[in-house]
Amino acid sequence: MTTLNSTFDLLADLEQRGLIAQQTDAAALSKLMSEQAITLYCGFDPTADSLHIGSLVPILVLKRFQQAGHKPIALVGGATGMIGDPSFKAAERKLNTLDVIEGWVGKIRAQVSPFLSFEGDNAAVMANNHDWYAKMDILAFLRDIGKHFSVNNMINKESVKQRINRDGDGISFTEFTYSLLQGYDFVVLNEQYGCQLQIGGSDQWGNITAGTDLTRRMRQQSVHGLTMPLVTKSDGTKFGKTESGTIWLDRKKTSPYKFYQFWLSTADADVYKFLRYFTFLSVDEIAAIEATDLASGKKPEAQRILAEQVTELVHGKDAVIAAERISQSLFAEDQNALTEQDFEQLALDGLPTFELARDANGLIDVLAATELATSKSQARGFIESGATIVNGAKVTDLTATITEADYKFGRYTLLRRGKKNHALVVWK
Ligand SMILES: Nc1ncnc2c1ncn2[C@@H]1O[C@H](COP(=O)(O)OP(=O)(O)OP(=O)(O)O)[C@@H](O)[C@H]1O
Ligand SMILES: N[C@@H](Cc1ccc(O)cc1)C(=O)O
Repeated sequence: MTTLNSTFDLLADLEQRGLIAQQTDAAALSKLMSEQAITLYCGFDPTADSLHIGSLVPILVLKRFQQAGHKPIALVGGATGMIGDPSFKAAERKLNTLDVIEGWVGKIRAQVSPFLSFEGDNAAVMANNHDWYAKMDILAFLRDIGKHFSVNNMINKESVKQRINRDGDGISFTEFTYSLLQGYDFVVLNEQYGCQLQIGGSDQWGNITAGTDLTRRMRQQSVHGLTMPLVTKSDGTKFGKTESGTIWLDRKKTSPYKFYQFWLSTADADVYKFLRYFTFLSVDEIAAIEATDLASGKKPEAQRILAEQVTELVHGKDAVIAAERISQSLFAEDQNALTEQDFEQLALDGLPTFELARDANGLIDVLAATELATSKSQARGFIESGATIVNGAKVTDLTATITEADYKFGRYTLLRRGKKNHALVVWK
């Protein structure tokens, strides 16, 4: 049995952070957790090569449970990823090949692991439901698991209703069986690790309750479900991977600089909520930040604190330092502080980037090619009026050229027009 942090009421903290959407039996879970350390799990399907900031919510909740003394299991859905969760999805998913899914399982596993500790009494466990489904035969599945599910109840679940009631393609049998698979995962984890709680975003409620019901039927065990609200931006759109403008956890898909900038540009209406969801600052510390911001009457500090905290959690302290260095250097006269890796981040997604041939180096041509000017005559106007900055230095000479000496690390030149229009040239 693991040691419980008895001075800290985790469920009360989650409630104060606004992190609880639904629970199967709040009083029973609270009683259980006050008596003993529990084992809980959350699943992540390999439906892309990276998780995103929406999935960070349950990852951090797993971490919150572990910090409070409980044992987390992170399950990567090697099997469920082959089927595709239909919950609240408007259309059938495309099936990915087994090779692709296998590759993504490894990536998701590597992405979740650093958030958890694999040492000590309440060491985290990584599980993969392919381990039990690969060897299950279809008749066992239908007889031992399927028999416990009523199709009548399944078609009434909110998460698949829109697909059932719609004309057209509806939902395939494949996706319809998804909740049986997730349901049985809970049974297996209960059997193998004594797992008593499953968490997930609120879109997972139907699948989670399939698991609590099935565990009661198959193992006569009373287990629990808890969901977190789905995080949306103030414009109402969900943070997700199928939505546009996904912020990925993989630094090769969203650079730490872009990641930092994303949090920095959080709307004032969202920022304190995001501090509660995405950081380990206490609820009291966050309330104090809000009070100070309100009293100052100036630009709030909350966005910078959020950007620093979440970037450090996901990418480490060095990434925060690099993001701050890049932000400052973009507006500084001296850009010598920028490292080659900083330029690589900017080229990935930090700035509009243009690959130009090394001979296209008249400044007028370059400005037009980088879309900082819509025409050569406009480019001339910008140069003459002193609005053109090359690597931090103002250039007013109409005949200026960009030469090897202006190539940082042999291939980058930073251009700015006016106060904040940037472009990065990568010389081919
Ligand atoms: N915006 C969000 N807010 C809170 N939780 C989320 C959000 N997006 C995903 N989750 C949760 O993260 C866990 C893993 O989700 P997953 O990685 O499958 O993301 P997803 O965006 O829902 O994927 P897909 O688009 O393939 O369904 C689930 O419990 C899910 O509910
Ligand atoms: N259905 C979850 C992933 C998951 C898979 C298997 C589980 O046992 C639990 C959760 C999702 O799409 O996000």
